Amino acid sequence: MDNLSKYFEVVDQSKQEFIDKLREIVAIPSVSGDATRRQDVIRMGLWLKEKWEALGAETKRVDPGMQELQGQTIPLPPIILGQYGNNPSKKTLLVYGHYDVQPALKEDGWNTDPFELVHNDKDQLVGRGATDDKGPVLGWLCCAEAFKRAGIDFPVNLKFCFEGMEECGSEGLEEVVRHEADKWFSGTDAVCISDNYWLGKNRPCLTYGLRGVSYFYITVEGPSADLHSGVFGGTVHEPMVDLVHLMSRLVDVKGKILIPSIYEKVAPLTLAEEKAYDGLDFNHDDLAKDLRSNVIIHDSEKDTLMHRWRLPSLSLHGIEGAFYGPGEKTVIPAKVTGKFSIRTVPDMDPAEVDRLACKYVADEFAKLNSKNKLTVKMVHDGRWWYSSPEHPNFVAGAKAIERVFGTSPDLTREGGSIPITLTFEEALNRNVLLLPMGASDDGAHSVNEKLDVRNFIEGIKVFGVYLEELSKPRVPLTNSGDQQQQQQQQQQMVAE
Ligand SMILES: NCC(=O)N[C@@H](Cc1c[nH]cn1)C(=O)O
Ligand SMILES: [Zn+2]
Ligand SMILES: [Zn+2]
Repeated sequence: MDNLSKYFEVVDQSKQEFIDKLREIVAIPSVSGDATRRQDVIRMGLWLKEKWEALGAETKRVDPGMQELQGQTIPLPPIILGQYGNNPSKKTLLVYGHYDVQPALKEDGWNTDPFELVHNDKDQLVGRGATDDKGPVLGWLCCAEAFKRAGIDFPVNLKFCFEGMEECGSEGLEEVVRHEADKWFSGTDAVCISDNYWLGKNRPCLTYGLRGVSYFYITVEGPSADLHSGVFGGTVHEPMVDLVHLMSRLVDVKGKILIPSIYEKVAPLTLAEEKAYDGLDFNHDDLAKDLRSNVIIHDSEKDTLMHRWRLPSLSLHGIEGAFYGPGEKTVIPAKVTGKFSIRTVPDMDPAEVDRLACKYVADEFAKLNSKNKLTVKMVHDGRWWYSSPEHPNFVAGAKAIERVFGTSPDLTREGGSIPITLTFEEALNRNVLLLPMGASDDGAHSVNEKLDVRNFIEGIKVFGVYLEELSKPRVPLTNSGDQQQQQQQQQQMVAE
């Protein structure tokens, strides 16, 4: 039996134990956007640190500072850095993931407690963070554990960087990555991030692009306290009326952004790029099934993907301070904050997007002649990322998928954002591969988030084969050296 077959056998034998580990960490409600959960986020980071140390990794906890959140000053969660193996004759891979999760309440529409993992009769693991991003982060630990148990030498030196603020704009991380580039991260040959999803449910993919995200708050405030609408309705400028008007002026019902000049810098479509939309595991019927409703705007799959991958979008997220409880409270809220975000694409400039959006909201508000006060601000912006899927790092990922799933992967871009991706690429001057574990219907950020057992267990196998592939002495992974020679070597490797 070859090494990888032995590794697969151990992963299969450890299935229940790995699922139980996921259960243990889903039960830690590490919601980074909720100040009352900050101790849980920290606890989750320390869980990872302890488990990797138990396996023999060297780790370092970096505390990036304090944060103002919901009227409190609280510590930012620790960034957990690690080094598993330090053999100069091996290649070094850096993996990144996040251990924080989006908020989740049973009342949002979950069928079960979001922080209690349920292994259901469809062989799905349901719970907040199962796919985004606790399953994949745990996957790397399970991978190292399975190699150890199988008695196989770990193929590479593994460095890791796990953060607890990704769902809130990765506050504090960029500075740490740049600072550690020639310290903790020195010697890195390639980077891998597992924090996105397959395009469909059948064929795995490798991802070479992400949209950026700029997040905005619009606050409108008037009276010093909430008012009785019978006494004051019709006699005062209502903050909620102003805000709803402003929010309705941001995007039309077909998804077109109404901010002037916002599309100006979007990169033109090339013929080569257009070909990338053909032959993918993606169709509207399946998408409508995932949505459990046919609310798709566009007529063709290509159009839908272009609006997800290469065009900006603007979404309205919610209104803080608005009445949303059951019953018929007749209140005029005194202060409301509307939240929206813009997904950005090549070649948009986030600073320009921020300026255009804030100016437009202020101009629209001025037209209202309202006596309320407006504040509009960008609270975080993460940059888009676009790479080439021809690098040997991607070839190694493709070979791993072929071995485990018996099919070559789709090459995709992603509509979501992982703001730190571009920072890793720039600061380390290394190729970054996005190697997703979850499927298109996992419901990340939504209710009843899940990860299929198949994706979890086979995903751990993919990680192992990918490491084996990287370790082969065929092609240098680094960006340094003669570019032409490297391209020739890459082409030769693709042909192999
Ligand atoms: N799995 C990646 C992901 O969900 N990223 C978030 C990042 C983000 C930025 N601001 C708030 N969240 C995303 O929404 O794309
Ligand atoms: Zn994520
Ligand atoms: Zn997320």
